[in-house]
Amino acid sequence: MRLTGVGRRYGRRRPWVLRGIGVELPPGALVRVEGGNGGGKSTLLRLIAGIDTPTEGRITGRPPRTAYVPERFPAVLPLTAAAYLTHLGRVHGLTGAEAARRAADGLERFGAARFARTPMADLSKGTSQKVAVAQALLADPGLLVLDEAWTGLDASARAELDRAVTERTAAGATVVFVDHDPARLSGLPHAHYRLRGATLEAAAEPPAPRSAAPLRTTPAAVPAGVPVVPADGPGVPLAAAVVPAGAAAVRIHAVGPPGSVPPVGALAAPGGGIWLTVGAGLSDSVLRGLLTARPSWHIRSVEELP
Ligand SMILES: Nc1ncnc2c1ncn2[C@@H]1O[C@H](COP(=O)(O)OP(=O)(O)OP(=O)(O)O)[C@@H](O)[C@H]1O
Repeated sequence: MRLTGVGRRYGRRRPWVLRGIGVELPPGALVRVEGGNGGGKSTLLRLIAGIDTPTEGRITGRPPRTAYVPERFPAVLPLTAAAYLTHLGRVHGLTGAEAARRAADGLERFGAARFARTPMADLSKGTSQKVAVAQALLADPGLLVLDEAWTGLDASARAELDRAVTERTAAGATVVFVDHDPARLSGLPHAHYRLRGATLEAAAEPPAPRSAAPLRTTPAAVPAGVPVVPADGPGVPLAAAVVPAGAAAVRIHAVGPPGSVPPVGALAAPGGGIWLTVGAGLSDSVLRGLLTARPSWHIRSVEELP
């Protein structure tokens, strides 16, 4: 999935909340978005999820099954939690029996089984958030967008949502999230972006010490391996690379042409350019991708990581 020149403003005379956003969100990628209060994080996530449309620019390649969890889930529906989830399962194309089974499993998974017959409008904020998360996972989404989705969940439901994110990325889904806790999912390999002045930039600093090399990963966190794909547009040499568990890795320091879009998974390098950490077996094709992009990237260094 790709965002190209995406901008959003809420009215012709209103300021641009987002402008010139270009980013590639490949299958299997976990992407964190940060920014100041009112910086446009929710706006960006709604655009990515497809529940809002850009004022300018375009979004292409969105996976057909998209799920979105907002921070506050509107629970004013005349249905019980189980009936609501079953209904949504049917909307996603599941049979009635399968939808009911998945609804029950989802409520169980997030510790809300005892509220299956409770009307949605009577649920506490925490329980309705559990229903929101269960609905997002009902139909194995190829794109999962989580806007502070952990807020209001108890510790075990938060941990379950972390596990669900790992499962979805391992299955090849793209997961994009915002969370106020800088340690959220920091143990998983992820791309990290920051909204600054309506534009999106690769974040210079990882959100927590454990993610200092965010594309290296613990065995449990390893997605099958996101392929490195060559550019199909100017200035986008690669989509992403993930280092398989235990594999030797190489860190490439590269500087892109003006206006180029950093590959997902790249970190801003101190002093300019990007750092891209890839499995040693992929480094040749990654370097080829950078060097053959038009205009090409400048390679400053290639370093084997211990
Ligand atoms: N539907 C809307 N209509 C008009 N303005 C909006 C709308 N949604 C957001 N905005 C404005 O867009 C700007 C960005 O809001 P947004 O909620 O996307 O930021 P955010 O980074 O998610 O904020 P926060 O950190 O407070 O959650 C704000 O100035 C907000 O007032």
